[in-house]
Amino acid sequence: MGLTAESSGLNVLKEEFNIELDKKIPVIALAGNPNTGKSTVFNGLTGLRQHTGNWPGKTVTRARGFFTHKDQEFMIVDLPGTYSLLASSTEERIARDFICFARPDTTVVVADATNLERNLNLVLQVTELTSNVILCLNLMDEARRKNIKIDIKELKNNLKIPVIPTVARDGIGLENIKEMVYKITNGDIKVNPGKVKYSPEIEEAVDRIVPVLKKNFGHISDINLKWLALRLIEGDKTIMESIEKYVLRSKPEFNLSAKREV
Ligand SMILES: Nc1nc2c(ncn2[C@@H]2O[C@H](COP(=O)(O)OP(=O)(O)OP(=O)(O)O)[C@@H](O)[C@H]2O)c(=O)[nH]1
Ligand SMILES: [Mg+2]
Repeated sequence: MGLTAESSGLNVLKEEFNIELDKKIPVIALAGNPNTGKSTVFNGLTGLRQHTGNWPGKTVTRARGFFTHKDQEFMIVDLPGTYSLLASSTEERIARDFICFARPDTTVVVADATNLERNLNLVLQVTELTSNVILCLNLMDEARRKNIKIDIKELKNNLKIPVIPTVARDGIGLENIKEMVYKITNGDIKVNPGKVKYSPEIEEAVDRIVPVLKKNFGHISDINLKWLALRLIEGDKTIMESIEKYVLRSKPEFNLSAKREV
């Protein structure tokens, strides 16, 4: 029998991220640029005390905690802050691999409302990789103080994902995050984010690569093939290493060294 999405996701959680799942409960990832309040959101949701402070790069490991909403328990993972998912640093690779291979049920991207343009870069990269994404627009108090006005409705319409304004330090908006996570994981709300459109040359190359990837990977993993094709066009070698590590390694017929011995 092929490796199911669920079993490979759980293996990754257990082996690589040292996260034990006793029972099947939804997994929520917290991603975002450094210093946007991810750990503050994490602490507010779980009641834990992940280290927070006013400098970037505080969260270097993957802290995990739990929260319950309407009798449903969720596991939440606080990822290190990253500006992108292009895997050019350890933090970026951890965040990318977690979203790509552990396949959280929903990813909450925490963004700094006072620096929206820079933060949206990561939001678009996450929505390119996975559909169940919520944008948590944090530091709304700071935005207000700086007289920055954000048209939340317009932002929602453009990104086609739920956008929730928060002041995590004061716990404002966190109930709305819980409710949205609950609705998405239960299937009450379906998220279908807008997709980035590339130049015709790139889209054409993607169209040629995707069928080849489908033939080779389609039956063993539900990794997003358009996203994978884009990484290959970019010449990103780390994604193939990660595929070997998380997906192929657990499939004996893909064990290249075993094949050579035959
Ligand atoms: N004014 C204001 N400050 C906030 C808010 N949320 C968090 N902070 C503060 O912002 C700083 C950074 O918060 P963290 O939760 O540590 O940020 P982080 O995203 O986990 O940071 P890294 O782990 O380094 O990526 C802390 O001093 C928080 O108290 C908010 O909504 N408003
Ligand atoms: Mg943190």
